[in-house]
Amino acid sequence: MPCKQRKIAVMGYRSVGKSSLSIQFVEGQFVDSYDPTIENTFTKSTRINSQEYELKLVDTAGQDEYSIFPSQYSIDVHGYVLVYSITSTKSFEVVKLIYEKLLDITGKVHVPLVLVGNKTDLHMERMISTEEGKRLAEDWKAVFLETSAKQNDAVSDIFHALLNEIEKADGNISEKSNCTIS
Ligand SMILES: Nc1nc2c(ncn2[C@@H]2O[C@H](COP(=O)(O)OP(=O)(O)OP(=O)(O)O)[C@@H](O)[C@H]2O)c(=O)[nH]1
Repeated sequence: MPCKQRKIAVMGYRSVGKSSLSIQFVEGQFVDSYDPTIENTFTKSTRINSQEYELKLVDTAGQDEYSIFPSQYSIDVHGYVLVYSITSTKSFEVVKLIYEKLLDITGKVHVPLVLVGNKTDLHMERMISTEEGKRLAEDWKAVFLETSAKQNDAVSDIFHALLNEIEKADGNISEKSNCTIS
């Protein structure tokens, strides 16, 4: 099967771990220092079942409640990773606003996306429960995952689940099929 090229944007409030998740997935390492991103693009090949993908990951600058959704992320992006930190109520509020702006700008009612609650290793500082995250994702009919970029927990699942959502949106997988993620 020919390789499919897919572009994914990773979005969320500042410092939630967008770069850390991208770097962990692409390079398999965690960097503890904090360096705010303007924009970074990573490329990674990955295979799901027998399909080869070339992923272009766009690690975007942190958004806040006042940000205007950057219009360049509304075109030729196949799917979105919307990230909040489980330690930050603010980041959970901001992710909801980003979602609304995303639907607004794309004019779609459903876009392939994965909602990610990152930093699960900081359980003592948890502000957003797993239930709250799950409920929000259900409202959006999106996939929900909690991750730790630091401990490399469920990081690759994000991108594999999103590729699956993109296939579904393209009509290549029926809603009920249980596509195994490897
Ligand atoms: N404990 C813990 N710290 C994390 C995790 N992910 C990221 N961090 C830390 O959180 C800080 C911000 O991480 P970044 O990956 O730069 O966050 P970002 O969302 O890309 O930030 P902006 O570029 O400002 O939007 C850094 O100090 C990271 O080391 C995680 O899973 N656990």
